[in-house]
Amino acid sequence: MWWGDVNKPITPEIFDDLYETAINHMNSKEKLYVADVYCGANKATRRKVRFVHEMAWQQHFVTNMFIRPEQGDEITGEHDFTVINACSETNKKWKEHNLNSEVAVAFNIEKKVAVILGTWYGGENKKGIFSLMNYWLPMNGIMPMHCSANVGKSGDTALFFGLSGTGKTTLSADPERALIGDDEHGWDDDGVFNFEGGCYAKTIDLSEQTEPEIYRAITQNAMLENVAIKDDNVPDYFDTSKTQNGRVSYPIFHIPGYHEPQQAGHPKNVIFLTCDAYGVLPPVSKLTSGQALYQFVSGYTSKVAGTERGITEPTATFSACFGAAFLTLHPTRYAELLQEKLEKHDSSAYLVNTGWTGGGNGVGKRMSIKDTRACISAILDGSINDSEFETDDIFGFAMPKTLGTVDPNVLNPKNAWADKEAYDAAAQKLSGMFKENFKKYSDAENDYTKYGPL
Ligand SMILES: Nc1ncnc2c1ncn2[C@@H]1O[C@H](COP(=O)(O)OP(=O)(O)O)[C@@H](O)[C@H]1O
Ligand SMILES: C=C(OP(=O)(O)O)C(=O)O
Ligand SMILES: [Mn+2]
Repeated sequence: MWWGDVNKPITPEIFDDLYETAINHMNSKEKLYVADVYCGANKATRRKVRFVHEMAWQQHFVTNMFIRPEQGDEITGEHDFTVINACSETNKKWKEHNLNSEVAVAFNIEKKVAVILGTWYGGENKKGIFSLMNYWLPMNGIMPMHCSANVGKSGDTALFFGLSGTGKTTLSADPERALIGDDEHGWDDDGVFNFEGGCYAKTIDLSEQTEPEIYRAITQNAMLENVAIKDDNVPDYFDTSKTQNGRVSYPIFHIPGYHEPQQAGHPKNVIFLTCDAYGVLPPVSKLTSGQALYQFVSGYTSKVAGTERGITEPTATFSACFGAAFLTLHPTRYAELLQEKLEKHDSSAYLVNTGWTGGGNGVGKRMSIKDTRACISAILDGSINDSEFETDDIFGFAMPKTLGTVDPNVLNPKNAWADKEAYDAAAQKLSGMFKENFKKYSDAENDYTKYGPL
C-alpha cells in the first residue's frame, strides 16, 4: 500500500465501528436497493461487485456506470467486493476516530467490504472500486489506468490519460473513432479494456455545438447530477450555482458507434492530457520514451474547480500517473508497468495541453476544444509526423512548427504570449516546480529525473 496523503490507514476496530454505523442506518430503512455488477470488460479478470444503496438514484448511477450482466443473466458465486453506501448518514465519532470529517470512505480488503458515509457524490461509487482495481491488477502484471480510450477505423487504439477535467471524456467522444471508454481502463497481454459500462461527463458549459455526442447522449436513462434545472424543467448547463462539477452519467451505448466489446488491441498512441493553468506548455508535443515516463510519474496538471473541497479556480498540481487520488500502490509501480508495455508494443507518447495559452489563468485563455481536437487528429492520423519540429529550451519537448489548421503562433507557447519575459519567468517557475516535485522519486530503482526540465 502507498500510505500517505491519499491512502490513510485506520484500525480494524474503527472500520468495524463505521460498518456498524452504516448497517444500523440501513436497517432503519424500509427499502434498500441491491445491484450486482461487473468491473472490467475482460471476462477473465473482471471483478464482481455488489452495491447496497438507500437511494434509488445512486443505484441507477451504478447501473449506468458499471458493466451490467447480460439480460436474464444473474451474477452468481462469491462477490469480490461489497459496497455499503449509507450516504445520508454521517460518522458522528470522527474526532474520536482521528479522522478529518464526518465523511468516511473506508475499505477493508480482508473483509472485502467498503463503507461510504456522508457523501452523496455518485462518482464515489465508481472511484472506490477503481482504487481497488489499482491494487488488484498489478499483481497479475496488468496496468490499471486513469484514461479514456478509443479506436480508429484501421483498428489503432489511442489512450488519453488525464486528471479530472482535462478532457478524457470530451476528447474520446470522436465521430471518426469508436469509443471504448471515457475514464478507467486496464492494459493486459491482449490489449486495452474498459473497467466500466458507462460514461460520466462534465456538464459545465455543455453545448450541442462543441460536444454533440455528449449532448445527445443525455436521453432516457442518462442521469444528471448537481445540474441546475430551469423553471420549465430544462437543464441549464451554464448555471454553476450548485458546483462547477455538474455531471451526467449514461450507459456507453448512448454514444453512437461505441466499440463493442469494450476491448481493443495494444495502443498505437498514448496521449497525456494536462490542463496547464500557467499557459507554459505547448498544445502538443512529442515525447521520447524517457520523457513519457517522467511526465507520467510527475502528472503535472491543474485541479479544476468543484472537484475537491476548497478548489474554486484552476490550481496547479502534480497528480502522479494523472490520478494520484486513485493509486493504492506507489506511483513507480505503475510507471514500471507503463515502461514495459510502451517498449513491448512500440507505442508513441504525446503531451497535450488542454489548459491555458497566451498567458496563465486570468491573462490568457483556455485552449479551444477545436484546436485541441485538431492536435489530436494530427496525432491519430499520423500527419503530425510530417511536421518540422523544434525543441523547447527548458522542457526539451519536440513541438511541431506547423500543424494542419492550428494557428502556428499557438504551437510554440512563447509566441502566444504578448509579454515574452513574463513567459520566460513562468516557464522557469514551472520548471522549478517539476524539479522540486520529482525529488521524492529520485531514489527509486528507475530514476527518471534526467528526462525532466533543465
Ligand atoms: N481544449 C479543451 N479540451 C478539452 N476539454 C476542454 C477544452 N476546453 C474546455 N474544455 C472543457 O473541459 C472539460 C473537460 O472535461 P472532461 O472531458 O469530462 O474531463 P475528464 O473526463 O478528463 O474528467 C469539459 O467541460 C470541456 O467542455
Ligand atoms: C469522476 C471523476 O473522474 P473524471 O473527472 O476523471 O471523469 C472524478 O474525478 O470525480
Ligand atoms: Mn471524465
